[in-house]
Amino acid sequence: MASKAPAPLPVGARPIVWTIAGSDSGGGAGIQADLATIQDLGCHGCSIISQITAQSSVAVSLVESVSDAMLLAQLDTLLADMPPRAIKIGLLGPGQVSLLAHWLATRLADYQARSHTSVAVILDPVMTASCGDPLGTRAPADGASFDPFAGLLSLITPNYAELALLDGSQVEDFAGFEAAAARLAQRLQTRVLAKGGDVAGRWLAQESCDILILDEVAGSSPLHQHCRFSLTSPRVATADHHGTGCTLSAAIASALAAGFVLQDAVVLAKAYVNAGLGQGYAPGAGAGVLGRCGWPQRLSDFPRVRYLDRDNPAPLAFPPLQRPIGVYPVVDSLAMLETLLLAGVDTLQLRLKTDTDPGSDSGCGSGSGCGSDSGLDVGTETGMAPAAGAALEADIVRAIALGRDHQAQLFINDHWQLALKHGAYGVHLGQEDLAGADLSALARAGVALGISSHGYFELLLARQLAPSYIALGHIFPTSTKRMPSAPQGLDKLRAYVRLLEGHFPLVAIGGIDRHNLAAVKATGVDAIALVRAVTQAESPAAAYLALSLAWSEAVCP
Ligand SMILES: Cc1ncc(COP(=O)(O)OP(=O)(O)O)c(N)n1
Ligand SMILES: Cc1ncsc1CCOP(=O)(O)O
Ligand SMILES: [Mg+2]
Repeated sequence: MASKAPAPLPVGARPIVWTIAGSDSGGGAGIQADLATIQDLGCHGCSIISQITAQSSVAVSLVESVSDAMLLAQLDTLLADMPPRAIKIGLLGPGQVSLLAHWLATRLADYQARSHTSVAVILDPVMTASCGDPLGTRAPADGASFDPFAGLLSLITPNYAELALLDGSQVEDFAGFEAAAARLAQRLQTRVLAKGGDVAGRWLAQESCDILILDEVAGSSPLHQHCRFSLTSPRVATADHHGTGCTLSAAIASALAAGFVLQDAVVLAKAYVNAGLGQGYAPGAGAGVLGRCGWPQRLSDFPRVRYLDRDNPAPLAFPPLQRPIGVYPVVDSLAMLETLLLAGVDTLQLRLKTDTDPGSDSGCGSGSGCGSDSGLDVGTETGMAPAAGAALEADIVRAIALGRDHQAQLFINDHWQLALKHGAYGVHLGQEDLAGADLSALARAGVALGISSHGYFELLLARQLAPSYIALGHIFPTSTKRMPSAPQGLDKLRAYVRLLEGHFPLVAIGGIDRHNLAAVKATGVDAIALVRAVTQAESPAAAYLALSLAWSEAVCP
């Protein structure tokens, strides 16, 4: 384990997570592993027992189903008083699949419509125990077994063996693994996390590589929806892996219940499992069980993320910042830039949006996807300054010259070609901007790079590029920019800081002002980027100086 003290969980009141699964009398998998995971990740676990297994670390001697009446009674009793934010489904008997699918399609759907909530449902298609014994004739055992769940799931998490069984094919290599996962996604109309932990020896020995197939994921960047990723970690050499799949799916459900989007929940759950595998122990003669290490906060436990359906950037390194940032104004005019430089600002950003920019602010304030709570009309929000062509280039040339004259760390937002052409100190790019940018050229030219992120998954993508800083946002609601994601809030910011501190300078952005500045600093973040708090002040220079003073006086524990 890392030497850091346990991180406070980025979860407020304990969200309720249900596990519908089998009891493992040995305590390492099934309901028992799920409840331990849910509890460890700051949620409250409720259990609906589907099957009772007489199981140790070496054998499964008997499996019995609960009656249909008992299964339904557990579901209905809980729904009336302790409705879930997320549900994990594990071991089911064949007859229980259609019973549960019907319950999800009727009772749970009705609850969701009445309460205007959305309940994530994660299916771990358990078929055998990790000692190798089949779970009696009680576990579904062929490709069609889970078809009643089509259209009802948020995610299915088969391992290699389960995927091959569900697909009815011989999966021989990574391409075959990906193709089978895609077919399953199609067939069950869901997202798939195909786990490669059990492929060892077939195509990967040193690493464990999972495939994540996504369709729409509300609350995440359009760039990270409807696409495929691989998630790779070094293989943890241990025999203590009983309950790994249960733990992973319960951890995903817990992270979703805690308000993370699916991509974040998956990488977080993988980190939780990797940490647990490193701390396993063996209470019996057979495979041991995972340790429980709390909220993941060690970067090396998180997987490497790669796009499977688009190019991945080559490994790069960008120059470190020359000075710590502190308060980082983001401005939309040369006049404001000059004013602030004269006031002594030493790190700032020129953010000129054109109407055609991807991610332009146009439309923010009236669209449902906007993080705004201001209700501003199109064109009246702050941070917009249409600029184009020659005028844009002239502004950037002038800004770079001003920045250089004042020896400032000036970042040019978005317009990386012009920044590169005219020798800017730095460039700031969002995740969407990265896809079209020549990052190698920027790195070769020694241009500093800042990258935006909106959660764990994007943090991992950002850190793989070894940037000069990583921005974390948006922390609070903002009317400056249309955001596809929800505000992260201080608890999540604290968790991101715990993960990345010491690796990269971290900049918080979004809705930060003099009222919340001290609370932001208390998370341990290195710097704050501000638009309105500076640019809309009566005197931007005075506002900057006051904010800088407040920042330096605020306490960072
Ligand atoms: C410091 C800092 N953080 C985040 C952003 C946002 O960049 P991006 O996501 O590309 O959005 P736009 O600013 O381009 O609309 C930023 N500019 N600066
Ligand atoms: C550009 C950007 N990226 C994430 S939030 C944001 C806007 C922050 O503006 P403000 O400081 O006015 O909330
Ligand atoms: Mg951008």
